[in-house]
Amino acid sequence: MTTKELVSQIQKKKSFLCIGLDVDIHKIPQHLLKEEDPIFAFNKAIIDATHHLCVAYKPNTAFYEAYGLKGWKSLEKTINYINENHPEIFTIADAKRGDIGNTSTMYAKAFLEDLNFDSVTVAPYMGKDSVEPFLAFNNKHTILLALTSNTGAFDFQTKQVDGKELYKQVLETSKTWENSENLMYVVGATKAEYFTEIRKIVPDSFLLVPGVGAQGGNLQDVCKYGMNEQVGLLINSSRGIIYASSQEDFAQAAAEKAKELQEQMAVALG
Ligand SMILES: O=C(O)c1cc(=O)[nH]c(=O)n1[C@@H]1O[C@H](COP(=O)(O)O)[C@@H](O)[C@H]1O
Repeated sequence: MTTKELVSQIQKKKSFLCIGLDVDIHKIPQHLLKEEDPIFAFNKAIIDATHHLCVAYKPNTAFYEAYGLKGWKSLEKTINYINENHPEIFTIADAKRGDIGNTSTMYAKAFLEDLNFDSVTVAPYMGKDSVEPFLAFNNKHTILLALTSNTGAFDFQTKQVDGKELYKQVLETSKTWENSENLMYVVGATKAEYFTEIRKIVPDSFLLVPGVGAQGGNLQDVCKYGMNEQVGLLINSSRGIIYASSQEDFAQAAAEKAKELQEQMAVALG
């Protein structure tokens, strides 16, 4: 999906909500455990109930890899279900990859070609040659970790390197890489006070913003300091939406939570 198509979906749905499909088998409603593929059954119900309220889904691959081959199969069924039934939805493989060039090429192929996600999250730590293989894919997006939502972000990302915070170096340097127009960046909702500085460096880029809901980030602050002329934000919530209820009404309850966020986004869009 192109960025232009994503922006048009945001305008149409009055939403820049990304729903995180971080499915923990211990947290899903008990009645689903009798299904052949409980994780897919859960995702399908959530997608059916929420697709009109969001513009993106983000399965975090850890929650699928943890169940081995079966988990990988659930991930594949989930992305295929979205691509076949809702091709207008932007998909993010939250895999946080990045390695030496030839290995990154294989990671990129796995997520952007084989599974056919629109984007994949990538760690910048190994530098240019570890990220460029992802950027080489046309009409696909590489979402680079810039300033993450966790407290560990202060261990390295905000430290001064050559007189500038490391996350700023990541933003500035990555802009010089080949096919950098395919970059988006992760900035945690818990770091709202950094958005103004970040927008000075990447005024036009899309930011994937996790950390509202369960991690306590504030949606209004993110919108106030992070939004640009093309909206430029995808705000993710995972647990806050998908585990709204552990009963038979779980999909309906998830839709209600998603609607609450979507309505706040509609206000922010004006
Ligand atoms: O790349 C991410 O999506 C990500 C980056 C970050 O800085 N913080 C962060 O929480 N995430 C992911 O976003 C999701 C947040 O989930 P909830 O806290 O349940 O909404 C998880 O899948 C995290 O792995």
